[in-house]
Amino acid sequence: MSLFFLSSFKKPQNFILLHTSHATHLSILVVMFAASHQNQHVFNTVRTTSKTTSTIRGGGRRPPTMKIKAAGGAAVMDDTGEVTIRRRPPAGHKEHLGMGSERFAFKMEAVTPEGERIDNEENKPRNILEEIVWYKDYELTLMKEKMPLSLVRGQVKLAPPVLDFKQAIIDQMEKTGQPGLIAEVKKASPSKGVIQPNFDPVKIAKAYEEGGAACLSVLTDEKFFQGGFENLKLIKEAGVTCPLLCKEFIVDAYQIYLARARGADAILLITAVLDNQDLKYFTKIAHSVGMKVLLEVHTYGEMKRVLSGDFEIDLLGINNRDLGTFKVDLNVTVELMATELGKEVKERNIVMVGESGIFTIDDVNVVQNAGCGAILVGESLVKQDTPDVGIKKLFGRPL
Ligand SMILES: O=C(O)c1ccccc1NCC(=O)[C@H](O)[C@H](O)COP(=O)(O)O
Repeated sequence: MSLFFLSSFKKPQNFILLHTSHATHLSILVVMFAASHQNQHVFNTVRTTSKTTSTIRGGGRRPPTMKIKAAGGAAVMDDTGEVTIRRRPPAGHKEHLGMGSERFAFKMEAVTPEGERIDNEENKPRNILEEIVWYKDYELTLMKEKMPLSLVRGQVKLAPPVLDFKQAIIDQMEKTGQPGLIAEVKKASPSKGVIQPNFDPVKIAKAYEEGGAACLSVLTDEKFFQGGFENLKLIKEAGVTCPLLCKEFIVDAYQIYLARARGADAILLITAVLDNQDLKYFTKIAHSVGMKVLLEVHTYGEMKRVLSGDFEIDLLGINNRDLGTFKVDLNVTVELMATELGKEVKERNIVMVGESGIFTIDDVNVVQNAGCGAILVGESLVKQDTPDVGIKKLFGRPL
């Protein structure tokens, strides 16, 4: 995992100083930007929007006691709701063939006609979410070359029937009186590294089903989470009957069709990355192939924005993890649900999902009391050798 940018991020004024003293370099950057911009049109066979931006989001760490204090902080209560994740590196992608193990890199450096390497601050991701999204852009161009969209859409027709992801959660909620469980098949993460070294996606999925999970979330990102779209297929083919969420960083309609083709019943859309126009468009595509959408927010502004969007919301997740800083705080859910937006989702009967950082029965109770009808749990279950037993411990009883 490359976390290089966390330590190397410098102030924007440094960037200006560096480049105003190198007039020729500026023109190199302009040419590189123009070239990458042109490429984007060639790469995208389906609509991919080019939105820019999500605030680097904050949030304090919850103390071990269950007393809920106002720890979410100003960043979580930020009400702009803007997308601040830039969709692509401004100066494009670059393949460093033969330069170490990393074949891929953003154009972190520019080279002058004299062969001098200069720092390219503009082309460094601001946070991990931006790095993931930038890599997706690159990865998608390769995927489309290997397997064009027309082929994937053909595979969608042969995919197993879609299961009702939302209904499975509602059914469990009604049966148990506790939040419906979405258990995550997750090998590794950018924040924790490898979580389960003996990772066997089918074995884990079966144990989750055995333990009573309503639905499963399957991480499909390869580079940062060591997952894969193939895991969806393997789990389906092994006869697991829990509906499956494709846990992917979706920036392109191609990924939605691929998710369905590999057997997913729902997809995740991240509000920090997508504006309302994208959310509407991607929701429509997911629904057109029968899948539900788990829409994810982290701040007040994002929640406000999606609630005012003119698209249907199947399930609304509040991620307690700040995807920019990795900080996890259950108060994010508690505080957002205590606002008038929390009242609105209750009035609109929207199924709320508390995501990340859920380790104990007390944690389950905190998000349930805040108003969540479901929880999404990864690390605390997947790291156990017997995840089915882990579910019983988490809920304080067998499901
Ligand atoms: O898990 C991460 O480190 C991470 C980093 C950057 C973007 C997304 C990330 N995780 C995705 C998730 O939100 C979680 O996998 C999911 O909510 C389960 O969280 P947990 O129970 O804390 O494993």
